Amino acid sequence: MTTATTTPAPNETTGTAASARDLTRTYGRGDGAVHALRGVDLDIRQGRFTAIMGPSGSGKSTLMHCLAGLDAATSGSITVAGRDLAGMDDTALTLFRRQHIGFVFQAFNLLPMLTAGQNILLPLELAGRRVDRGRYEHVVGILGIADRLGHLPSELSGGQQQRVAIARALVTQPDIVFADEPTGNLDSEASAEVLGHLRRSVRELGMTVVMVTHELDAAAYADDVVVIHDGAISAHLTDPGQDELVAALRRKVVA
Ligand SMILES: Nc1ncnc2c1ncn2[C@@H]1O[C@H](COP(=O)(O)OP(=O)(O)OP(=O)(O)O)[C@@H](O)[C@H]1O
Repeated sequence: MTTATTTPAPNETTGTAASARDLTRTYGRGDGAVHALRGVDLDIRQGRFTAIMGPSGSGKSTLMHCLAGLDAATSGSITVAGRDLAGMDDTALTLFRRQHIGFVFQAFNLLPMLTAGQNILLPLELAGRRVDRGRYEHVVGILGIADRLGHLPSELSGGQQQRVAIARALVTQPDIVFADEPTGNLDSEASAEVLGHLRRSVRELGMTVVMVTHELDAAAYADDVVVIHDGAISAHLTDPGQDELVAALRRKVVA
């Protein structure tokens, strides 16, 4: 939104980090079938912070899960980091996610017996990848958690735990980070902090972040906002003002 993004991203490119073409996802069959996605065409731009918004049940999570290779499309195609997900079996998808995608969840999902620093490094260890100390220190600096790394999650506030979870998602240098209601468990002050740090990671690390959110305040941090109604995209806005966004959320798809 205009107030939140007056400076263009230095890393801004016209590349596409992820795209969907005529994407459908139907749950169940026959009379009971639920058409969660009905022919979605979408390009997620590289080096941008994109929010996905829409009413409850509109298909936000389904869209994100399909783009992230966590749920299979019923038809249509999905390309992430230049690779077609449809051609991959479960093993290939798991490896692809580990190498190319970062995840941030509403519930943080940190391991309670590991320190913040150990939680951040865990994905690299699991993948048998070398730790790039420069990257690690840069990421924890941007997330503002350099002095919290020796603490257990239980010794951190909710906002700090989510910042650790974001650092864990960023340290592997993924092509795209998916954040599912990342501020859903946080009060407004902690939410603002977390969103500010997410935006910094886009600006200063060149990350591509896609966030599902219900909150207008959260979408205000995004560069692009995708609005979904009844399983179809009704608007894809660049830097929308609050009024434009509210109008788009009220409006349904004009078929
Ligand atoms: N596993 C499933 N089986 C059957 N129906 C499902 C399943 N998952 C989602 N749905 C249905 O698909 C539609 C889209 O759901 P989805 O969770 O993507 O919406 P959403 O916009 O993320 O909702 P919310 O904001 O409430 O989380 C809904 O009608 C939902 O009930």
